[in-house]
Amino acid sequence: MADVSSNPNSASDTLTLDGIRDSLIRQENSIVYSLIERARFPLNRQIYLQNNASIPGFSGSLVEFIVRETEAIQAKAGRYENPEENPFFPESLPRPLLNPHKYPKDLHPSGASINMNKAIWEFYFDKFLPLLVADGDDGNYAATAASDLACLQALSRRIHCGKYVAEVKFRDAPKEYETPIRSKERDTLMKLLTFVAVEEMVKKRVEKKAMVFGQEVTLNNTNEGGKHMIDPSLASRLYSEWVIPLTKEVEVEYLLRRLE
Ligand SMILES: O=C(O)C(=O)C[C@]1(C(=O)O)C=C[C@@H](O)C=C1
Repeated sequence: MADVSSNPNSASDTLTLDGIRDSLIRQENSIVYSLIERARFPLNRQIYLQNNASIPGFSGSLVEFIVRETEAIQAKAGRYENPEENPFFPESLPRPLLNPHKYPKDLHPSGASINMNKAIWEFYFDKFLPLLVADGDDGNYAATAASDLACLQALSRRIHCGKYVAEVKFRDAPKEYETPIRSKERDTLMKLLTFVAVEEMVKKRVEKKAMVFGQEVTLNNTNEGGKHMIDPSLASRLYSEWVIPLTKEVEVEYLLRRLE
């Protein structure tokens, strides 16, 4: 299982709860950095409007165009052969052109195909983005859309790690999980997999990371003005309202399929 250990962001480095939690902690860095990059630009509303870009042969927004086209290129290079990666537009992706890397098969096949990206897309654009960036238009449309894609991919990877968390929780206590899985008791499963103290630590750490990574660094001050590139409390809110609940939803969905 450890043959992807050269990738420090990989959830499947070691299939233990501590190992996966370490991966989730490292992924917080990618998420916070991607938010800081997105916050360099104003909202640039134009890129989210349907057919505003008038791209010949394409119907949709500019952001959708960038995401679809980038995913198609990355699919050719094998990105979605990795079970930790989930495309936003899985329909009609091209096949990989390179020899596939042999990723470890740690996930149960029914659970491996869970894709929560529609919900991620909706909360990110409809709820979260207007809180992250100021309204306005600076014309940097392609760069803005590319930075949205970086945020989406980092969030998606983290949230879908819920599959690995669920797999180790099941392997650690199969007897405890079996009855609620067979009787499809979502609430019981949700209770079993929830660790409130861990969630609190995650939220606090993400807030601190946003504070530290988003400081203005100069040679002769210590950020006394307390100015940050993103609002640290918003990073914590992102986790508490969307990232953690969706990760848990992935875990429940995965467990429900675990005995198929
Ligand atoms: O660490 C776990 O046990 C997880 O399931 C991950 C996570 C999270 O999303 O951060 C989700 C549910 C738990 O209550 C705690 C944390």
